[in-house]
Amino acid sequence: MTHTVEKIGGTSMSRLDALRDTLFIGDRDDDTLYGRIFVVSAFGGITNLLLEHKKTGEAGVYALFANADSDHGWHEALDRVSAAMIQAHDAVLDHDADREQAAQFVQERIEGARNCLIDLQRLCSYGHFRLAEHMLQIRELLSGLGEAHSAMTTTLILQRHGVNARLVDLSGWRDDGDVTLDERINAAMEGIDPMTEMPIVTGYAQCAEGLMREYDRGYSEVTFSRLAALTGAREAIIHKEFHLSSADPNLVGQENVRKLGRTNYDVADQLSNMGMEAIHPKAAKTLRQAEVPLRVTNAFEPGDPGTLIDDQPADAAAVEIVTGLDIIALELFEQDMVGVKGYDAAILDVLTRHDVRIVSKVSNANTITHYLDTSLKAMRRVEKDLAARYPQALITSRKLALASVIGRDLSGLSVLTRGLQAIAENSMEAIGASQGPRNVDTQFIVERDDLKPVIKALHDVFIGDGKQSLRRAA
Ligand SMILES: Nc1ncnc2c1ncn2[C@@H]1O[C@H](COP(=O)(O)OP(=O)(O)O)[C@@H](O)[C@H]1O
Ligand SMILES: N[C@@H](CC(=O)OP(=O)(O)O)C(=O)O
Repeated sequence: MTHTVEKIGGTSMSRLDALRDTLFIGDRDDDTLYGRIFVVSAFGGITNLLLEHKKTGEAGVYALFANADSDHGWHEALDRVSAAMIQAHDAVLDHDADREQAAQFVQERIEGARNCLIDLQRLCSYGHFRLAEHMLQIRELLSGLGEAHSAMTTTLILQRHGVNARLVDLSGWRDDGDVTLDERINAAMEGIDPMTEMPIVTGYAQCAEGLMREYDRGYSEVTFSRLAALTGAREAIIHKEFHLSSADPNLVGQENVRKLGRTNYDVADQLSNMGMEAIHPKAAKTLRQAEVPLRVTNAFEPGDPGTLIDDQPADAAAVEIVTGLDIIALELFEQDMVGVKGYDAAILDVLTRHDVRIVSKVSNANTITHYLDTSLKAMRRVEKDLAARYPQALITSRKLALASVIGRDLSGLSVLTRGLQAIAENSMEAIGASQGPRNVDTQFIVERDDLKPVIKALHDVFIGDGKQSLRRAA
């Protein structure tokens, strides 16, 4: 029986004191306490402050530094990170000595990072050095602060409560290593026996390939999956604030959602496309290839087996999840398009250049519409480029939302028909709707204000309390 590798997301990390009594220690004895390697994310909100807000795009230290000419907005942003870190660890640590040690750690890392950024700015005031060439390293340096802090705090709290916890800092702080992700992980884990000590590993890992460059936000799951694959874990477990459920419990109510017992990587991919990130798609791939089973559980209910994710098809057709996100519909209409090739490729090229994520798309004789996960600001740049390329075209973008009904197998369930009906019965309108022949998701385009009520209405009709609605319509 070997060990498991277990990841804790930011939302749950902010309740570390509760986790201590459930997930970490609870009523475990020495036999069940160990054999688990934990990979931790930064406390909720910290990475947003360090880089930029994941959902709203609001600038954090990184974004402010990137735009800084002479203005020093990033200094205050760094102060805000420091205050938020201290607040986060004060809320979960229960011994003054630990609080003091954690505060010292924050002070040292934040001021270290600040000095590094100041030096870099000074250096780049000389013509030979370009700040732009170092932005990626800066992004990496900053994001690593969040996980180093949360891992350090976790180690303190566990040691204080008698656990033989050991901090494994992969953030590369003040080290000169030019190592790959695998080398970094292997070197750090050498000599550690997870059966007699509890490794607390930072979700951020500094490496030559650049974790942020390759995977961007949600990177802690990449570290987690590599660690599980490299150490030959028996199982990889992601702990969440809630059970992976039929809809966001915060939206439709905890009492109304149903827990997913099992699903597959296909569904997980659809979820991450919808911004839900049940698991980072690259992490899923690593685990799938290494044949490490993946489980998603509720961090606060350690006795519950949660959701098993594998490669298997469903036993029977069923709706599993209803979710949604805000999107921008970018429409390019040109009468000359009929019968002419190349429009699609040109639009894709512009979207790729501006790093805009496509959620879905639809087209007809003379119109191509992309549903995009992006900001209006990025949209303006895209529109400008497209207008230059197609001066005759009518290009419009519109803020909308996309609700999606997802399951391993939706065949025979008439999701499209029943979904449209449910939306209409609740006095709302679907501006668009689509479903592919593969039958794993059905999408409904709606007004942004309608997204939440639409998700509720869809959840009601497909999950609701009528258990038979889950089954194939007879
Ligand atoms: N289908 C779903 N099942 C469970 N949680 C969901 C679902 N959809 C959205 N969420 C939301 O995801 C939030 C964050 O979940 P979690 O994975 O624990 O956070 P993190 O991204 O910090 O790891 C929860 O607070 C919950 O509101
Ligand atoms: N905190 C980092 C890394 C991460 O993966 O976090 P979470 O597990 O909370 O999504 C981020 O937001 O990108």
